[in-house]
Amino acid sequence: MAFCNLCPPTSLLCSKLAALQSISPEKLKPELPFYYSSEKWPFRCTFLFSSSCSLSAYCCRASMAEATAEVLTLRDICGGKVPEHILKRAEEVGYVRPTDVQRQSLPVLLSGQDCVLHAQTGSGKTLAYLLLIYSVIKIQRSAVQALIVVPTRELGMQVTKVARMLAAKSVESDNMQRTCTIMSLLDGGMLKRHKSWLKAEPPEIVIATIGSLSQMLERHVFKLEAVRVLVVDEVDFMLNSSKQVYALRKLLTSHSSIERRQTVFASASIPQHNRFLYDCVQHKWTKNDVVHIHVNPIEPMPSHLHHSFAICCKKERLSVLLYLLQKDAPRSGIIFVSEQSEKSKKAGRPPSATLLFDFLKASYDGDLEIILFEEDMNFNARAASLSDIRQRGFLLVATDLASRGFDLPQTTHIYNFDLPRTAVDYLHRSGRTARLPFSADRCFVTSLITSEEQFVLQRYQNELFFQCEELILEPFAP
Ligand SMILES: Nc1ncnc2c1ncn2[C@@H]1O[C@H](COP(=O)(O)OP(=O)(O)OP(=O)(O)O)[C@@H](O)[C@H]1O
Repeated sequence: MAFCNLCPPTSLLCSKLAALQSISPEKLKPELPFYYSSEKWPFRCTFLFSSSCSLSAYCCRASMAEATAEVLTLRDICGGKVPEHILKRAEEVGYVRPTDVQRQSLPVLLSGQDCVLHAQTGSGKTLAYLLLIYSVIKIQRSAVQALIVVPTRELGMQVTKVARMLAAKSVESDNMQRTCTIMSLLDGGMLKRHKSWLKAEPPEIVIATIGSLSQMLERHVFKLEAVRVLVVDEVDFMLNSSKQVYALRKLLTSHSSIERRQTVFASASIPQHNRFLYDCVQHKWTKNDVVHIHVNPIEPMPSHLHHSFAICCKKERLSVLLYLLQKDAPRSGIIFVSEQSEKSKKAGRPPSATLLFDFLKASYDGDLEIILFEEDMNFNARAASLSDIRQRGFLLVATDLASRGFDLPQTTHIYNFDLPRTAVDYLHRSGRTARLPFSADRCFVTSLITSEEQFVLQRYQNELFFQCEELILEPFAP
C-alpha cells in the first residue's frame, strides 16, 4: 500500500481547526485515509487528487489546510518528538511556521514512514528531513545514526551549515554537556582525516557526496548498521547521473537494508513520479508503504516567478545581456551558461563561463561583484567563489553545477545566457530565485534565445505550466 499526500490531517489538526471554528472536534471526522493497493498499477493518482477522493473531500481538506496554515507552528507538529533545544534553535532563526512541504511531510516523517518529498525549489525540504533526523538520533559516540547523500560538494556544505546551526546548543547526555557531531564527507575533502575520525569517535550525522562515501564504504572504514535515517537529496539528479547512479543503487540495496532504516528522498523534480514510486518498491529502495508527499503538483515552480525571453542572434547575446543587467538592476543574479563541450575542451578553447566572466569583468559597470563558478575550477576556488557571494550583491556566472540546491535567497534575477538542455534543468535554474524568506518579491527568469530556440522554450512552458513573455529590446529592434 502506498499513501497519497492528500490523506486527511491528524487529530491534532482537527482539534486545532475545531477550536478555530468553535465546534466540537468530534464533528470534524477525518475521513479514513484512502489508499490503493500495489496490485492496481499504475497508480491512478492524478495531479489533483486520486479517483477515490471526492472533489468535495479534496476541497474540504484544502480548506482545512488553509484554515490550519495560520495556526500550526513547527512546535505544534514536532513537539514531543524533536528535542526542545533543536526546536528552540529553529525558532531563534525564524523557523516558526512550517512551509507547505513541512506541514504535509513532518507528521508522516515523524511517524517513521519512508517518504518522497516532492515540492518546489526553495520550499524548505532540507529543514523537514533535518527535523526528522534530530527526532531520531541519540547523542552518543557509538556509531553513525543518520546519513544524508547529496550530489555536489557545495550542496553538502550548505546542508552541513543548516544542520550544525540547528544543533549548535549542547544538551545534557550521560551527565555530560554534549553536542551532536556532524561530519561532512565531501568530494575534495581530506578522506584520511575523516577515516581516523570515523574510527575514533563516529559522528551521529554524516553528510556525504556519493563518491567520497563509496570510497569509505569499500574500505570498510564506514559502517551503516546503525544508520536509522537515510536521506537522498536531489534524488532524480543522482539516479540520472551516470557517475552516481551505480554507487547510489548499491548504497540503497547492498550497503544497507530498507527494514533497518527510514528512507527519505527529496527533490523539486521527479519526472514520471508514479513510475519512480513503482521503482522504489520494486528495487527495494524503500518499503512498500512509501508515501509520496507531492506539494502543489499543478505548479512545479513558484507562482511569483516572472518568466520572459529575448530573441537575439548569438553574436548580439553579450551586448543584450549587458543591456538587460543595466535595465533590470538586479539585487543579485545568476547567469547560467552551458557546460563546455568535450570538442571545445579538446580544441583548447576556454569554457564559455570563463569567457562571459571576463567580458563582464571588463564591461559591466554596476556595483555587483562578478563571480565565476564552473566545473573546471578546483574545490578551493569554488569554495572561495561561494564565500565571496555571502558578503554582498553578486552576479554569479555559473554552469548547471550551481542549479541544484544552492540556497542564495537574495537572488532576484536568473538569466539563461544559454537555454538549459531540459525542462527539469529550467525548473532548477529558475528555483535559485523566489526562495524563502525573500520569496514574496517578484523574481525574474530571462532567457536569451535565437528564433530557432523558441520552440524549445515553448516545450518547457508546456511541461512546466508557465507563461513566458517576449521582451522587445528597443536598442536591438531590427
Ligand atoms: N519554516 C521555515 N520558515 C522560514 N524559512 C524557512 C523555513 N524552512 C526553510 N526556510 C528557508 O527556506 C529557504 C529554502 O530552504 P531549502 O534550501 O531547504 O529549500 P529546498 O526545498 O531544499 O530547495 P531546493 O529544492 O532548491 O533544494 C532557506 O533559506 C531556508 O532558510
